[in-house]
Amino acid sequence: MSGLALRGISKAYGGNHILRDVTIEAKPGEFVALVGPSGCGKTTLLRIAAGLDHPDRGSVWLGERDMTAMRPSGRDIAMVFQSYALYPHLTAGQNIAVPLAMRNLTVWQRLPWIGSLLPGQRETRAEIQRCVFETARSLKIDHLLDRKPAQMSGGQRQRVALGRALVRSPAAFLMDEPLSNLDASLRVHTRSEIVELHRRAGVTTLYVTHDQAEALSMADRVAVMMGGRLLQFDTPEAIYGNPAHIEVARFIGSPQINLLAGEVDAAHGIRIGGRLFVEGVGATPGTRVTIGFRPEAIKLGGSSQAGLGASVKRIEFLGSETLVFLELAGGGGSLVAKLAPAEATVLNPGQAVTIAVASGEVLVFGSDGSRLPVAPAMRMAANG
Ligand SMILES: Nc1ncnc2c1ncn2[C@@H]1O[C@H](COP(=O)(O)OP(=O)(O)OP(=O)(O)O)[C@@H](O)[C@H]1O
Repeated sequence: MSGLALRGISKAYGGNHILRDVTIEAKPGEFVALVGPSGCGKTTLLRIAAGLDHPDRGSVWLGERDMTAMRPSGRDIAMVFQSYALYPHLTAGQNIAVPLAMRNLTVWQRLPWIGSLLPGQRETRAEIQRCVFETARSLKIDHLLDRKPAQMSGGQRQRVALGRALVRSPAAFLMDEPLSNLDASLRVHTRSEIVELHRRAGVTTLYVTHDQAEALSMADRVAVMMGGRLLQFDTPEAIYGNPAHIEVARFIGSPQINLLAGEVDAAHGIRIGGRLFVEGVGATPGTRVTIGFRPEAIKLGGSSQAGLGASVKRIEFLGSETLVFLELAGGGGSLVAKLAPAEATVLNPGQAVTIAVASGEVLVFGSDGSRLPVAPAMRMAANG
């Protein structure tokens, strides 16, 4: 098993810098998700890993092999595209067989009629059929092998595309938004199938998505990209709970993290609505900062309790959770809290409440978006 490393990759098209010094190293057998908004350079990076594009600077490694100058066909990497890229005139079985036929049959052996007369062709074809059937069975599409792409659903086509990648037993998989053409319920179902497939095959995988939930739920590690830069590369838990940059905090999590503007005071604290919200901030007094806390970190109390004053604007019941949209007193900004439905039953639009944030859940970002240190022991809830 080999790891896949992209080291110091930069790429520009006509003076536009698409990738800026991006380094991502997937360990052998690891599932790495590349996530970021549309246009941040994810596909370009994947195409560079596949050899379909070339970096201006940087290198691509599979294990100990430098593949930067190698053609795509020599890289032992399989790519699954968003569009599936199936041959429309071939059946599912023939589509899956293509990479094996290219690898194991000569040009002459692949010719119709004449090929079947050449020595060894029948045996190789039979072996290819066996591999195709085994792969199709593992993906539960063995009953579809005689159908053409137009006769299959999106989910079925997507599995055929996966089958065509799997059958090669490549050293690494590259997947570019393979689920984006599927409807919501099939996406959720298929993402667990891909994870299961990855667990069984154990092949190093780079998986591109713009869907943060997909990245968090599927990957061992997540690389968050924006504007051609890698902002953070870490476990899903760290990306969510310990974002290194305000853009990571904003992009990851639904609903979005709550963000409030503030300023570090002379005692290294930050006040919101006149109340001390966090202290021990590692920044010079007067620094303008942004405070962040996740919707589930908010605890709501009655209007007589200590905390930031707010009023309930709207309540959205979502089944397993309830979102409560709040307006801070004095026009201090809008927030959203995520509560258990039972906690929210006592709330009504227009009601006055107080907001407290669990100690240790407050993140502070500097004006350049980077995280500022906060002395852990000094952190305070909003009712301080
Ligand atoms: N061959 C090209 N020539 C010029 N610009 C390109 C080329 N390929 C990509 N770009 C530009 O590079 C930027 C990054 O594109 P890329 O497809 O890598 O983004 P992405 O993050 O995968 O986006 P999406 O999620 O929408 O697919 C875009 O602004 C795109 O227009």
